Amino acid sequence: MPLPKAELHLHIEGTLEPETAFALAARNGVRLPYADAEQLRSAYAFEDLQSFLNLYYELTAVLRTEQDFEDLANAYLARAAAQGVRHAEIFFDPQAHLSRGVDMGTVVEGLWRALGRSERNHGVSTQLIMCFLRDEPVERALETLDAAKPHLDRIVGVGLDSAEAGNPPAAFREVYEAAAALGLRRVAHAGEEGPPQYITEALDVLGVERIDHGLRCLEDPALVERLVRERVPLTVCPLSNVRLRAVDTLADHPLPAMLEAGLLCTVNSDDPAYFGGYAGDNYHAVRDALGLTEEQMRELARNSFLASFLEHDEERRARCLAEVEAYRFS
Ligand SMILES: Nc1ncnc2[nH]cnc12
Ligand SMILES: [Zn+2]
Repeated sequence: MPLPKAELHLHIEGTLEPETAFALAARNGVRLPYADAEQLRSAYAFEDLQSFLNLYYELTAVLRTEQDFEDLANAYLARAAAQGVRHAEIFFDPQAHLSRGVDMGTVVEGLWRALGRSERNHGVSTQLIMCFLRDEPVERALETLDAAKPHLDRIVGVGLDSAEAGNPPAAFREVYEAAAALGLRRVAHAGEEGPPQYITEALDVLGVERIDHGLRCLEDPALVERLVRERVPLTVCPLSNVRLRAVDTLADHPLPAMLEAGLLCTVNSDDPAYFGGYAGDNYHAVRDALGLTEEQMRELARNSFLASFLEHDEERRARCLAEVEAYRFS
């Protein structure tokens, strides 16, 4: 039985496996510039975040109908459940779809057809977080928030993703203020490729409650001290960091140092179809490569539920935390 965990950093578009991409392309009459799934998979050798994002956005072309989004989410939830995920907070990138003529309702309601039944069908509770693309102007983000207004009963929060370097969080102050006024939770990618200053800006200007990635905080000891003191969760994605070359190898990953510093780290898969593994695979990989102790593994799982937005269901959080404490490693 796998260690129970919450997944807090997962882009649903990043769960599109090559075989599914081809199946959806055939269903929707979309031509992909790859001969087959195998050739597509061989394109998954990335130099950096941008080289990954180019392929990630290209493949969204196969997602067109509510059924496509439902099928994508169901496939993820089945895999996540099999790897011990009890709760998933799922990112989606509406701007990647709106710009192709796929409307907000198709995306959100399609995803909801899977998410709304997930606890019953997969034993996984879910929440949806809408991300703004930071390499597009804030006006697009404001339009996106507007388009989401009829669907806010499905959406728990907002995030900020896409190409980080040169796109600081402060540019999105207005849309984060508007999101907060609507009662939405706030997170942002920061310190993946961008400098520690972006983490500080995300906290101080956008008012985020969690930092996605946050790896580069280690370059600024005063920032580390603040993150520890304020118990700011970091959603770390180890296999992603290797594939996007934030670290050379998994054995070089700073996760042990981050835990030792007292940071509230969690382990997540980011874009598992592209980076070689789902949540449980990431847990196994860090345990093997970094020699984490059972107590450190338990701490990561505990942190995932503590850092989750389960405030509406404290009973579930308590049950999951109890399962973590009772877990026997084999
Ligand atoms: N790791 C990541 N960083 C930034 N934007 C993303 N979009 C999907 N995955 C991402
Ligand atoms: Zn991400």
